[in-house]
Amino acid sequence: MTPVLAAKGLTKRYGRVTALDRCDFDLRPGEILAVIGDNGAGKSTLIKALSGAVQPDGGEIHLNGEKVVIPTPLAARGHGIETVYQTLAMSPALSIADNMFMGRELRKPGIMGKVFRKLDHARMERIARDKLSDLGLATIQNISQAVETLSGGQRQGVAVARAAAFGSQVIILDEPTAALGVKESRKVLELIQDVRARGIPIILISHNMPHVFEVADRIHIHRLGRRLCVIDPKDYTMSDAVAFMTGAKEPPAA
Ligand SMILES: Nc1ncnc2c1ncn2[C@@H]1O[C@H](COP(=O)(O)OP(=O)(O)OP(=O)(O)O)[C@@H](O)[C@H]1O
Repeated sequence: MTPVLAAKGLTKRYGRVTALDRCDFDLRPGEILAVIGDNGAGKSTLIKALSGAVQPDGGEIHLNGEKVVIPTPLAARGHGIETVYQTLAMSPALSIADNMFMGRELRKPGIMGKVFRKLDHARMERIARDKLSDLGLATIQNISQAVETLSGGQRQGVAVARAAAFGSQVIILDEPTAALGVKESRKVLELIQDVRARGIPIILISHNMPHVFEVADRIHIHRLGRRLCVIDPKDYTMSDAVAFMTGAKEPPAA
């Protein structure tokens, strides 16, 4: 099975610190792959390299079996790789619809000779509403309300829906439940599984072991800048995973 997204020997140094050390990685079609590891293990650097936010010093990235270079986050988006960082990258004062279309705004047809075409708010609102209800987020009724009026979980929902809405091939989620309460986390976990059910594979960075074990199909354990092993959550306990992560227990063969 050709991985949707893979890395071979990915290396990234920050001065004397080797944040990624010949790291291998693979994401299979339709799966939720969790990436776990101790603080400073290099998880963020891995997703930044996969999403064009940092340039690796060595190694290769492959998308559907083809070698790709991802020089910028915009290039990553062009390849269908969408990343939802903890900060969510939303403009709180703008509406849900405007946030969903940020960077891919729709404009009205130009009148002859007019260079600047007006934004087509009505069309963006209609499509945004459809996309949200498609993902079971119809409870967010008022698409023109400002994002700052939403709860943390709803904001996360809009950010995930935005990532899933426009033909993405891979979604990377950085700690999507870290700032949420129990109920809101549950909704976001359901949403993540809905996105998987649509065939979009997900990379989930999380420190929350119960959440990881609940939704992940496989778990990539990261240690000292590289992939230590990949485990099936059905075969191991959370304590096993933590013990592998911290070096307290010998990991299974890679
Ligand atoms: N911009 C940077 N400049 C210098 N060093 C960096 C930079 N970003 C990360 N590092 C270092 O690279 C290493 C890996 O960091 P990274 O943030 O990727 O780890 P992480 O596993 O995501 O950690 P955490 O779980 O704490 O977020 C750490 O030693 C960190 O201090």
